[in-house]
Amino acid sequence: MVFNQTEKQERSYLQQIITRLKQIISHTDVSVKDHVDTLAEYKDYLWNNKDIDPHEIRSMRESILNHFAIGESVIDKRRRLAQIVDIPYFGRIDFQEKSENRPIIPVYIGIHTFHDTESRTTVIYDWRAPISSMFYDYELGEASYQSPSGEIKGDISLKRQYRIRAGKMEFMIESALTVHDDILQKELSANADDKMKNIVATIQREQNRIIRNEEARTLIIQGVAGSGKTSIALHRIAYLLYAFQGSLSSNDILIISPNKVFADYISNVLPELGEETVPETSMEQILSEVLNHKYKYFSFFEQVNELLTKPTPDFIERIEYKSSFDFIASLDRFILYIENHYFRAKDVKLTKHITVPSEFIEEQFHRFNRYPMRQRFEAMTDYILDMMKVQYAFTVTTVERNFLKKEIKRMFAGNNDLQVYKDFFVWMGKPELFKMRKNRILEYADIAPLAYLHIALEGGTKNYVKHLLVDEMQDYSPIQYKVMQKLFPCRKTVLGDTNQSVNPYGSSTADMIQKALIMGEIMKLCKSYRSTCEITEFAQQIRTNTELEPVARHGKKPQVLQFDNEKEELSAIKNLIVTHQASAYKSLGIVCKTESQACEMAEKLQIPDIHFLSNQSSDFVQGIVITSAHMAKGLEFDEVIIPQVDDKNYHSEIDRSMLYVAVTRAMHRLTLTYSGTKHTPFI
Ligand SMILES: Nc1ncnc2c1ncn2[C@@H]1O[C@H](COP(=O)(O)OP(=O)(O)OP(=O)(O)O)[C@@H](O)[C@H]1O
Repeated sequence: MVFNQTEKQERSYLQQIITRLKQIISHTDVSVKDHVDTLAEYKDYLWNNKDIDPHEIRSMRESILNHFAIGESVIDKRRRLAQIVDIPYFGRIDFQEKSENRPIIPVYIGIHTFHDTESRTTVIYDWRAPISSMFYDYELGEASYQSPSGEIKGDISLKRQYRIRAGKMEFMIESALTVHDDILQKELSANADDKMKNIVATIQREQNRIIRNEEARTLIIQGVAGSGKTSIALHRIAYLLYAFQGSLSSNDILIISPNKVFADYISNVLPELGEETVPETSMEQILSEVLNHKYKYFSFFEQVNELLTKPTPDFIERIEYKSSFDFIASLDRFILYIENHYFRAKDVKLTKHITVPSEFIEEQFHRFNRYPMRQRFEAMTDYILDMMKVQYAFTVTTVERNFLKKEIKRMFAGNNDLQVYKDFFVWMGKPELFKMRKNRILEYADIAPLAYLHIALEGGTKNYVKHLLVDEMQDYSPIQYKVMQKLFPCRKTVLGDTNQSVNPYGSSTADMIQKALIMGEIMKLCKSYRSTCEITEFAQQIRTNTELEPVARHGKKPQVLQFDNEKEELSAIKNLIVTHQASAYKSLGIVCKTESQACEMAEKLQIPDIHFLSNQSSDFVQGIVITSAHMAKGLEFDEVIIPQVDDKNYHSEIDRSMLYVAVTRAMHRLTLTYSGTKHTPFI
């Protein structure tokens, strides 16, 4: 007999589970209060009895810590239960193991495990549990999963999906499929009214393979626009935190994200999955820290902006060269050259009678070659003085020791990063490839190689990071990956889409990243979930990707509207905004090519509810947003308007990238406008 066979039975079972969950939550409330009261009593006791003996204090201290730890775990349990009370589960499989006399067990799957200690049953399985993997991987019939004791084979006899909201079952679907299309369609047709959401209920098989990949030390995910890369990467983090509990915690992970708005946009996913948020940083922050915040430099955003507005051939050449593997090879050769030529030893007269000979000092520089060059001086000084002690029974004073160390440091000609970096271009015979801007501002393309040199000279590995997640991988150059590899020699998940590069002269493909990191398994995501077929088809005109497969979801065809002049275009955009406001859509992105165009447009539109997102913004905002394509990258909107798509505004390859990014932000509706006679040749 099937457990909870009918929908009626399922509905009543759901209420039963919710009642039980609420009961346990109220028990935990009592338990938390008990712990808090006990801790307060201890505090009072300690406060009122100043003369208690040390033994008693020690034992009380242990009890306090114990109560505190138990209290924390009860709070944590309460938090998890409170999180699942609204949506206890979303799926179910009935599984029977192949071995003899095994019963069919109904496996209800939700965001967290719920083990009822009273009935000693696991009522709900965490979506990350090994057994739950079958929900995503198999249809009805034979199935298997990996348990800690090996592969478990069996048979799935029933598969159900539920849509439960606020404790009420909206509907349930019984299906043979992995994830039923109707449920996926419903999720995808929903409006984007908030930050990124979790997708546990509808993870697709190919996405599940990426989430649960535990083998790859470096996983490189190349996925088309809207294929769920960012979502999947965050679910992967939640999965790894579950699978490696005890050895991996949220604080061991670091996300490199393109900007603060994006970081804010994705910040809800991990908490929704019951995990704590993970530290986040940017490439610029990392490089700046390596260089001790010593230099002023143009940001990546400024580099892209210059390429969009006033690119010069030599600027492009500098960026292109610094993004090549040839450049990395030269830099490595130069580091070897520094090793062999930058340390020029001299005799050091330590006292009236004792001089340390230059040959001896030189020898020590090479003896300690396992250390980065600038870290050797301390070890060399100690070694030299130890040897003198052994040979001449001579002990030095601190002053003499410091003097020797200072002298050794002075013998090294590579103590100034920037000077060494400039020397490099002279050494290569290409001094023209280094250009400092007005007020000693460095170009963005110079920051990563400068940091690479700094690490070679001074070290700086950050071993506290155990997993690094890099989003928008295409926008980082090979030398930036080299720096990442040196700083974070840990496991990595790297994801992006070559077609969405805003850095065409310094971008990286999955193969280049694999080469720069010297390893990496590449996995592809080809199905696009974000946009309707019509929008995806339109985007394909701008950049064709033969591997792309749209999810069958239909909507209105994108519109390209022509106007006689700017004024008419502006008034049409205003009308489109009014139409949007009257529609059921929740978000609208007006995406311009550059930030200054977006800023100008926001001023001209003069509509009170529009939020202008600049590269300095830090919060994701809902509603109507006006921004540049660069800032819109990674975000999505129900509706997108792209103004000024005339042939002058969008004509170069970098313009094409910007247009592609802008178009692929739209989920349901897309309109492009221009004034003048010709629209861009890209559409
Ligand atoms: N299995 C899924 N079920 C439901 N929604 C999904 C699924 N996979 C992806 N999506 C949705 O598709 C949209 C795009 O996801 P996401 O932003 O992670 O894609 P991306 O590949 O990082 O996009 P891009 O590179 O274009 O910024 C999101 O709304 C996400 O919720």
